Amino acid sequence: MADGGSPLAGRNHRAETLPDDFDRIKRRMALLAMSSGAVACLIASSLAHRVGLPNPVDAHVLPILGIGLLVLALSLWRNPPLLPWIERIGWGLLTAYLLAALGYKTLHYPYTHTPLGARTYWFFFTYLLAFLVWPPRGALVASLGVISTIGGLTLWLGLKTRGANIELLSSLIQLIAASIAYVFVHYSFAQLRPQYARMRTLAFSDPLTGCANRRRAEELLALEVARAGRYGRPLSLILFDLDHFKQINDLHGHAIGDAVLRAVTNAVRCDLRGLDHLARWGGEEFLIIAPELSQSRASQFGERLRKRIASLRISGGIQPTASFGIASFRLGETADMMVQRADRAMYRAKAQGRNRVEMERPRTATPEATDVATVTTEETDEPSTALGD
Ligand SMILES: Nc1nc2c(ncn2[C@@H]2O[C@H](COP(=O)(O)OP(=O)(O)OP(=O)(O)O)[C@@H](O)[C@H]2O)c(=O)[nH]1
Repeated sequence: MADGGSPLAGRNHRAETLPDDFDRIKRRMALLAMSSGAVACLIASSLAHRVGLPNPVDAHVLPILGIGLLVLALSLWRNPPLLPWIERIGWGLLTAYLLAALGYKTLHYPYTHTPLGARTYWFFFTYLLAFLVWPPRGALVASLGVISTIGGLTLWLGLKTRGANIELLSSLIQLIAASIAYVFVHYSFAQLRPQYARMRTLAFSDPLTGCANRRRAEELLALEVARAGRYGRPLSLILFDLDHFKQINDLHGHAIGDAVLRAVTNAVRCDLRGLDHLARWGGEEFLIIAPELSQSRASQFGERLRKRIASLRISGGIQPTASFGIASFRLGETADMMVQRADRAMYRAKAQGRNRVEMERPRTATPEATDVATVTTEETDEPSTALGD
């Protein structure tokens, strides 16, 4: 059921379910990261105890960090909706530990040049995490908060030693410069990403109906045909064209014609499966790419859609109908060949009175038979008299 927002989706509620999927993945990742982080912290702190503690921060803060991450992982496991708070608290704990370790080194050994150490690499991890945890602006503020704290330490060191410990000062300044560069590049990408997604949606969707446009449909079709051919899976195309649509425009105006197109696509979406792709193939012509749908099921499906459209009542007494052509994949054929067969079936439906479903004749048909065969369609929904026939 293709959604209005995403031209790529089959479900009309997929736009709402996508964030849920994303949150589920995020939750799993957070659980994995926090529990493994907790184990790593506890192992590191016990190793530090064994080898003689080089840094009291590791002795006291690292176990707290480990236990904190463990508690957060358990809380997240028990209460998944707490994810946004838990990941922010986790970020805060990790950042506090890194700043404490850096602060200890700077404040306690202002005149000694000890390398900043491998722990500083983890600052870049916290900047990255910030962009996963907060929206871009929040992540920028959080990251700049960390950088400012390092800047404060550097300033304090410079003033206290009057610039005597140039090696340590220069290491800290390098860390600040690299952090700023990293955070701003990330921020720029985070800002660009939604624009890119929007451009992609615009490039691949039909602005009137929100369905995939023809360009996208051709891409999807090529992929699905390749997949069906490679794995020998069923694939059906359902092509439908609104009947006497010109008359709707002529009688009721173009704006109402647009409303009919929207109403029809919304109605059709309700019946689609998550796998299906609905695309606007031409003016009032639509294509459904239905993977894993056999010929017989496609004919039932087409019939259901036909009835669905015929049951619509749109303002001004408009009762649209559509003619359907169905083609199912045959091994070795191309996407174009399939579309042509669906197209011929659809024109046959038009020729045979409209508001009906036609599909290709099975392959076993005699050569003199036409390539499409009528599927019995009960004319349960009368074509609109307003439109004539
Ligand atoms: N309102 C509106 N009309 C459109 C749009 N795109 C195409 N059309 C109109 O759709 C009509 C299609 O007319 P025809 O090709 O003659 O087909 P028809 O009247 O539906 O007749 P049959 O297909 O033979 O049943 C034309 O008048 C187009 O202007 C659109 O986006 N909005």
